[in-house]
Parts: sequence; structure tokens; C-alpha cells
Amino acid sequence: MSKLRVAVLGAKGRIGSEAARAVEAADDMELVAAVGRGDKLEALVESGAQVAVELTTPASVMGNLDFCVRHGIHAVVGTTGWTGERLAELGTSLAASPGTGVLIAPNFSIGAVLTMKFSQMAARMFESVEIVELHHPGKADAPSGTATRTAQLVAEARAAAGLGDQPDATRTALEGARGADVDGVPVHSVRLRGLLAHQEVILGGEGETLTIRHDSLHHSSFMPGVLLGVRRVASVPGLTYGLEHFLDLS
Ligand SMILES: NC(=O)C1=CN([C@@H]2O[C@H](COP(=O)(O)OP(=O)(O)OC[C@H]3O[C@@H](n4cnc5c(N)ncnc54)[C@H](O)[C@@H]3O)[C@@H](O)[C@H]2O)C=CC1
Ligand SMILES: O=C(O)C1=N[C@H](C(=O)O)C[C@H](O)C1
Repeated sequence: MSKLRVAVLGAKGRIGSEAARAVEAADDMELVAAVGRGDKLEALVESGAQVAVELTTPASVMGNLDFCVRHGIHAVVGTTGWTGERLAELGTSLAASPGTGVLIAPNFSIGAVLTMKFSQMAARMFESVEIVELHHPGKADAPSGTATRTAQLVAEARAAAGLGDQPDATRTALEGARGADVDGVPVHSVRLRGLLAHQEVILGGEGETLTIRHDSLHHSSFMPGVLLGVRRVASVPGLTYGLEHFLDLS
């Protein structure tokens, strides 16, 4: 059986270097290009890459994906910074390249995907919900892509259940004290030496709280999800948003 030809973009970064090693170690894959900042994207075409794993920066991801989609190269994306406008722009370029698949995974770790799912399930049953995400101090963006997506999913579930604004009597606050407001869900970001990637979703109801917590302790936690995405993405043309769609969870 021929091996899947895979390129990694951002191959010298924290997660990109781990992904390059994981692809090299997979029996059914061949790492045909390891692309870093300043390298030419033509390497993807010259190496015959079938799937690109995109792990760069929010500033680079759109240009890289535009190149991949125009050349019919499927993409598995972990890079953060996704807005409604960016998703729509990607959808438009995918429409011009039928047959090409792109998976955007706000988080590749199975535990984080389950955290999002469980939070979405619980959201309609609790009056209050806040999210605390905790990361290593080298992280460039806040809040994390995972926390933003979790908040969106929770907010959608609350709206569908007819829940209104959360109870909160705060009238004066130091700027930032109540976190960032993502669709009505407060998200608090901690950056701390020693941490990698962690998230708590705290739900509150009458006389009780429920805390759903996930910890990624090493970048290896993301690799089963990356490899699953690489194996599946070509069979699902168009845009898939969230690894849960490849895990039969949705
Ligand atoms: N979805 C997920 O499960 C995960 C997502 N991430 C996200 O992945 C992204 C990268 O994270 P880290 O590895 O921690 O950052 P990093 O800063 O360690 O790595 C990014 C790498 O991309 C390179 N780069 C920048 N522009 C490039 C371009 N145009 N072409 C090729 N390479 C380019 C940089 O030089 C750097 O080596 C972030 O957005 C982060 O939030 C990180 C971990 C897990
Ligand atoms: O930058 C990171 O490290 C991570 N980024 C992603 C995010 O912003 O959610 C995924 C994970 O939290 C690690």
C-alpha cells in the first residue's frame, strides 16, 4: 500500500516539530516536506504532498491555506485565529476547488474535544458558566482557540435552550477583571511557566457547581488527533470545523 505523502508547515515550532516526528513515525505516512518560515510553498507541489498539516501563526495561516486549496492539497489545521470572516473566506476558496478537504481543529487532543462536547451538553442545565484557560507563557494569542470555540458552543446551547443573560451584579470592575466576553461567556486566560495547555469550564446552578477540566501535559497529546485528521481529511471534501466530526461525536 502506498504511503500518504504529508507536509508539515511550521515544522520548527513547538507543535509543528512534534507533528513532523509523529508523521515520520507513522507506518502509513511519509514526511515529504518540512516547511518553516521563509521557505517556499512550492516545496509542497514539488514533493507531491497530498496533505499539509498547518501549524504556524494566525498571520500566516490564510496565505498557506489559499496556496494548498488552489493546488488541491488537503489540509489539517491546528493554527488559531479563526473568525466568522476567515471561515467564510476559506469556504469561498474551497468552493472553487471541489474535492479538496480542510479540517480545522481548535484542539487535536481527544480529552479537549470531549471537554467541549461535555460542556455543550451541560450548558443548558446551568444558569452560570465561565471558562478558565491556562497555557505556557510562550503562547501568542488569548483567549485560546479552544476556549473561544468552547464558549461559542456553550453559548449556542444556552440560546437554543432559551437561557438569557447570566446572573452578574458587577457594576464596577477593573478592566479585564471579568475576563473576555465571548458570546456572553466570560473567558479568563492564565499564562504561567510550567504549564502547557489546560482548560476548566465551570458551570453553576442552584446550590451546586460542575467543573469540567482537561490538561494537556505534553505536545504528544495532540498527535493522535493530527494523524487521524491526516488519514481522514481527503475523504471529506470541503470544510470540517472540529475534530469531533471525525470521531462520530457530533
Ligand atoms: N489545534 C491544536 O490542538 C493546537 C494548536 N496550536 C496552535 O498552533 C499554532 C502554533 O503553535 P506553536 O507551535 O506553539 O507556535 P510556535 O511559535 O512554536 O511555532 C510556529 C512556527 O510557525 C513558523 N511559521 C510562521 N509563519 C510561517 C509560514 N508562513 N510558513 C511556515 N512556517 C511559519 C514559525 O517560524 C514557528 O516556527 C498556534 O496557533 C497554536 O495556538 C498549538 C498546539 C495545539
Ligand atoms: O498555543 C497552544 O499551545 C495551544 N493552542 C491551541 C489553542 O489556542 O486552543 C490548542 C491548545 O490549547 C494548545
